[in-house]
Amino acid sequence: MTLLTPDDLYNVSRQFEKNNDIIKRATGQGIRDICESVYNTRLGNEKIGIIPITAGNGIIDNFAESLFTITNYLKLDGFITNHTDVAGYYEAVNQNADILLMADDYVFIAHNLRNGKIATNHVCTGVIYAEIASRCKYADTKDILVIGLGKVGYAGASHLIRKGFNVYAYDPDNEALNSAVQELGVHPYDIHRDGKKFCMVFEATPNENTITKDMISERCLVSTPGIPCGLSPELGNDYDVDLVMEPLLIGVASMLYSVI
Ligand SMILES: NC(=O)C1=CN([C@@H]2O[C@H](COP(=O)(O)OP(=O)(O)OC[C@H]3O[C@@H](n4cnc5c(N)ncnc54)[C@H](O)[C@@H]3O)[C@@H](O)[C@H]2O)C=CC1
Ligand SMILES: NCCC[C@@H](N)C(=O)NCCCC[C@H](N)C(=O)O
Repeated sequence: MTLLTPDDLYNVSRQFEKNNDIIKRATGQGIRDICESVYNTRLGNEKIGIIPITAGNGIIDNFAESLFTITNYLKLDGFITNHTDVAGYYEAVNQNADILLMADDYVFIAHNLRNGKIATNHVCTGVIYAEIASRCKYADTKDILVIGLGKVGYAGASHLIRKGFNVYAYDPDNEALNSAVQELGVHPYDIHRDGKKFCMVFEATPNENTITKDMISERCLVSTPGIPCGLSPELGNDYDVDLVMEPLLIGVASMLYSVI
């Protein structure tokens, strides 16, 4: 389980704003509009209780504060509980929170106490980053490349299949790839055989340099939550790639819209 570090969250609001500008340039819409159209929901001024959790590796510096940042950006009524864990849960409910945000080392959830909806960060991150990749305004095809079919990548590939995209996917884990082929109907992508280049790429791996020059066309859109980034700065510059990559808040925005 790859955990966030405080360094990942350095200046996270600036990272979010910068990526939102890139998303607008590459797709024509900002993250709010895209979340609204994916989930067909609109945010009001819901009260968001952010509960620090000490389980496992414990509290990550700036994690709760970063979540507070996104609630402000989305004009929601966010607060971080003074207490952690169960005491924090009790405090949030007593403060009339509508939605709770909390994460241990394995699962990060948004739970709407009013309508019962619950969502995980893995699925919501996969859906929103795949959606962003699929909205590349320069694309004249429905072909899209998915790199990495783990918890995030599989969710994103599933979303793209539901939207009718031709999903080509690669993962060195044969079990993960075969599951996606059999369950979702993705096309297994073999870089050495296919020679196909893509203008839309969704990458969800914890490794660098997973995207090579043989995979992408000029002016492509690479949308990746992966940490570290799978696209090297050199390749990104050489191919004039629009890169959407941010450590937390795009996925959290997706979580919040998904439970309204
Ligand atoms: N930015 C954000 O908001 C979020 C970022 N993440 C990050 O997204 C990444 C993926 O997360 P998970 O899906 O939970 O991880 P996971 O471990 O469940 O899946 C990763 C998948 O990538 C595959 N992979 C590794 N190297 C590859 C390569 N060279 N080419 C193709 N596939 C390769 C693995 O075989 C595995 O199936 C992690 O770096 C995680 O930290 C996760 C959630 C939110
Ligand atoms: N990018 C979103 C996915 C984050 C996930 N890879 C992670 O680090 N999860 C651990 C979060 C632990 C939070 C901690 N319990 C706290 O409450 O501060």
